[in-house]
Amino acid sequence: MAISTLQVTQFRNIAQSRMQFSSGLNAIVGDNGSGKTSVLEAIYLLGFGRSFRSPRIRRVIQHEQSELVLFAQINHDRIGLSKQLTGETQLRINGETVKTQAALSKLLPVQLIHPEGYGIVNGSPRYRRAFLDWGVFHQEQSFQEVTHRYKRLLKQRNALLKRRAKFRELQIWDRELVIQAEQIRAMRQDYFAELVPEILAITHDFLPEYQFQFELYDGWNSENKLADILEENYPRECQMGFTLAGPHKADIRIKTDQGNAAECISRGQLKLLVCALLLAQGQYAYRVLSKPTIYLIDDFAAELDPNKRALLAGYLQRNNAQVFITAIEQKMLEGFNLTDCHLFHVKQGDITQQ
Ligand SMILES: Nc1ncnc2c1ncn2[C@@H]1O[C@H](COP(=O)(O)OP(=O)(O)OP(=O)(O)O)[C@@H](O)[C@H]1O
Repeated sequence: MAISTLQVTQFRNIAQSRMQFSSGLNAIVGDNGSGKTSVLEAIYLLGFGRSFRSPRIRRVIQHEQSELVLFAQINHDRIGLSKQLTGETQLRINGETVKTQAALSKLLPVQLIHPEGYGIVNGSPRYRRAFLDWGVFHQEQSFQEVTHRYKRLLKQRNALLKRRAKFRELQIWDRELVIQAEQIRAMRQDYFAELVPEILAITHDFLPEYQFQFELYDGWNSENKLADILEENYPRECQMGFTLAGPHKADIRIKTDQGNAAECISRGQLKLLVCALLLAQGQYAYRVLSKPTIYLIDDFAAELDPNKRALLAGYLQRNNAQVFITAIEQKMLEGFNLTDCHLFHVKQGDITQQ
């Protein structure tokens, strides 16, 4: 998977731009505030249906405009997305309207390396679930549907808890909820077991000073049946108005020989650990599914010494991955193999290819 062209209209400070990308490395260079990150954000929006910088689309649509439009050519598919100030979204694949973002996401396996994404290590469990589910989503055809069903049932259950419904009423939904929960657990466990050796191999190269451990918590104590836990938790859940156990509470626990990773590693090490996690997913997707990943890296050089930069650059340029990096100066690209690199200069939202 590689994006060959991207057309951006009324996106942040980019009024209109058409870029032709390399299937390998793409470097986006420019001063602060010129619009480099906006290029990454546009690709991310196509891949995830949302921005990584703002939950409010009106911040992303160019000032005084009412919509943004993006088109990308990915191998043989042309995908399009438009978002209006009114909140309306339109998605297209090869001219046909599609209803769900998942259809676009399948075509665009995007991974973002940006301080906003460091939550995978030091943020709430929600970030780690999103990380895990990215991989399961690309691996398991049915995962999207099962999680969708689970979320719907959970919403219904929480609504019942809020109005303090009798446990008998909940039980009708719980049977189905437990079936979906078990399926999610099995898919996550299978994927995680395959992924951990890949992560350990990369952390061994990036951060040899630590012994890492990665443990998956399913969202409930696996020694007990979820149905029993739901019954046991009922009085407390009724008071709180939401469900306390289930796949929506899953987490990955990241430990080093010195304790919880988030509490003992430095800022540069944090970046390397996040990179190791995302690279492992990309490596796995390529090895098992033959799906190359698209990496978006904001301010590649920040926080890394030259050796680590070269190491990271080497990993990024493996497995047929397409890489987009931003940098303030071209000299910050040191460490990358620049053969076939497409270089873009950004100045106040104007993008020119060198
Ligand atoms: N909705 C919008 N409409 C027009 N311009 C916007 C909008 N939102 C942000 N901007 C401007 O667009 C630019 C976007 O900058 P962006 O964050 O992409 O820059 P950057 O080159 O990555 O900067 P840095 O190197 O500082 O991270 C900023 O100058 C910002 O003021």
